Amino acid sequence: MDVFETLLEQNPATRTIKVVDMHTSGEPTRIVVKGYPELEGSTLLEKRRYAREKHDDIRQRLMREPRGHGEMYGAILLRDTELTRSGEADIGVLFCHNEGYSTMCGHATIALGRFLIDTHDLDVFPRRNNLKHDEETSLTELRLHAPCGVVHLSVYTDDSHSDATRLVSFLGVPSFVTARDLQVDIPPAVQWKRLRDAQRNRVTVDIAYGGAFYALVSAKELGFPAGVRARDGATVAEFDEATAALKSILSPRKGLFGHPTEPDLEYLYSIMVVEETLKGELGLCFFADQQIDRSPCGSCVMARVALAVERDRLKIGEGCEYESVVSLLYEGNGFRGTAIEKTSEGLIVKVEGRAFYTGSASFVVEEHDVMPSGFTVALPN
Ligand SMILES: O=C(O)[C@H]1NCC[C@@H]1O
Repeated sequence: MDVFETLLEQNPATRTIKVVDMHTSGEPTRIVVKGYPELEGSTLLEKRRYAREKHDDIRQRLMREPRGHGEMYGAILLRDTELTRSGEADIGVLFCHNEGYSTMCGHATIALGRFLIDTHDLDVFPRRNNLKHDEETSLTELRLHAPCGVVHLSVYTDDSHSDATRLVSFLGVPSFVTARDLQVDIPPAVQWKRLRDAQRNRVTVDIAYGGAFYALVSAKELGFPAGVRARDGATVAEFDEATAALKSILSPRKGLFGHPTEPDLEYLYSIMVVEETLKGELGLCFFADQQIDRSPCGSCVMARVALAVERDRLKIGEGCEYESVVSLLYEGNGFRGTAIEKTSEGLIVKVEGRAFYTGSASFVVEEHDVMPSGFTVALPN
């Protein structure tokens, strides 16, 4: 028995939460595997509300220092949802981040694709053995019930384990555009330096949904003509200031974030600063409370492909390479987004990427710990 196990035995008040950590293009996913309490509610969205109201201390503990960090991302597995019960999904998930619980996450979905194939612990994934596997293609199909709906994954599987050398792909929920070339006036009180320097007070944005709502804006529009890659002396903090200001102006405009069926999905999740590259598109994604996505952001890839199809830049069957400022540094580490099919509810987009394991951990809070929910520190730049 190691020191940690002895400690747990001596201190029964300590609740252990077990996690498996992965990264997708550099963006972390902390998969909560054991120890999370059962959530009340008959639907996944009711459970999401219950998690927010009753167990947010656990999210904070796992996402924030000293057990996590300001850019941590989480996935809480739900074995029982209305769609696992009806047979439409194999397992459910809640996604979480520095501020709360998101409605969709592409990078975590890609990580879960591998993890859920690899786990053979039926307490973790009771329907693991019911998954459809095609011997000819070596693909295993997995239906993940996310807050935005069911996401269909395909994972290369070798001797019942995921194949780390192959891309994981998923088909997302229908994606659509709610505003194109929207002119947004920026009031003087929230104008940022680069916008003032450019003597502008208006920016043009597009709003699109890919399981969550994104505002897509070019760096140039924000007053950064060199873009997110070259930046030409502009700091990430300046992009942070500009995107936070833009989000504060757009968020109250509820009409831009209308979802056909689900009010819980109707909010602006992120501002994605985009730039075209020779091979495709680059993006710097600020989401939740100004967290920066290290990955190209899978749900935003869905939104961007929907926009590209509407603009006639992509046709059905065509795809594009999407990079983040991190993934760009590593060959073959970005995402590919492909327009698959138009439906009456929106465009079905396929997203492909790669995820890797980074470790596992057991987290506890001792009875006398003075900071059980962890903390965040805003350090000066
Ligand atoms: O890949 C994605 O969709 C996510 N990554 C972090 C922010 C988004 O939810």
